[in-house]
Amino acid sequence: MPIVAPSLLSADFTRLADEAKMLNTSEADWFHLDVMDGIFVPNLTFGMPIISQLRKLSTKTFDVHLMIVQPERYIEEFKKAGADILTVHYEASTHLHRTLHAIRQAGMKAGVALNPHTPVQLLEDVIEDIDLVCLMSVNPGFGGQKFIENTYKKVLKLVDMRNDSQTNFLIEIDGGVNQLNAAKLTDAGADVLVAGNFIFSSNNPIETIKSLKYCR
Ligand SMILES: O=C(CO)[C@H](O)[C@H](O)COP(=O)(O)O
Repeated sequence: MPIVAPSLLSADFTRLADEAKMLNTSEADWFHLDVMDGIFVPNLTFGMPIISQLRKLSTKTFDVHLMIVQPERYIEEFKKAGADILTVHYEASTHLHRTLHAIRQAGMKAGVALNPHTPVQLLEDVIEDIDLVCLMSVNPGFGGQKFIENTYKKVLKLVDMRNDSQTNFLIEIDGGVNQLNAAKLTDAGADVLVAGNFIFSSNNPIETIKSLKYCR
């Protein structure tokens, strides 16, 4: 059964507290929180102040995905805001090894996100320093985009890398996840399904979350 992480990028920001309460009563495992800086990706979202306010409303795991340049600048701040998992982009991190160690040192799980064009093999030399690999299955920046089919192959390769290295990082899929691909992704080896638009634009988000949770 996958871990389900609704992405609040697609939530109604005028009713964030209600959306958080809804997720608390649902079978969602995590909150997925997308931080965008308008430089790494062509969009802006929110940062520490919103996350720390949400932190007061939920005890679920906060999975914070930084789509920002030089993410190492804010590690301590996101810890203080309430992040449990802090994911940085491979493409935005000049000193990835140092950044992953700093995230763990700060008391969080360390994640690395890969854009659709970035090969998973590039993680080989930091594989033991990673708690989660987030495979972007859309080009990051916006919710509601179409799932990129090549992601399945990347999941299979990552599963092989995980077996070969005898590590146990989680494989997360982010972008365009829905009822058409959830089971196939889980079968391929994905552990975490992030979904924004599919959940928040549905008539019954609680049931939609359940459909992902029990897709297998
Ligand atoms: O990181 C993201 C965008 O960069 C979002 O988390 C992702 O796109 C999920 O949204 P959706 O399920 O609507 O595709």
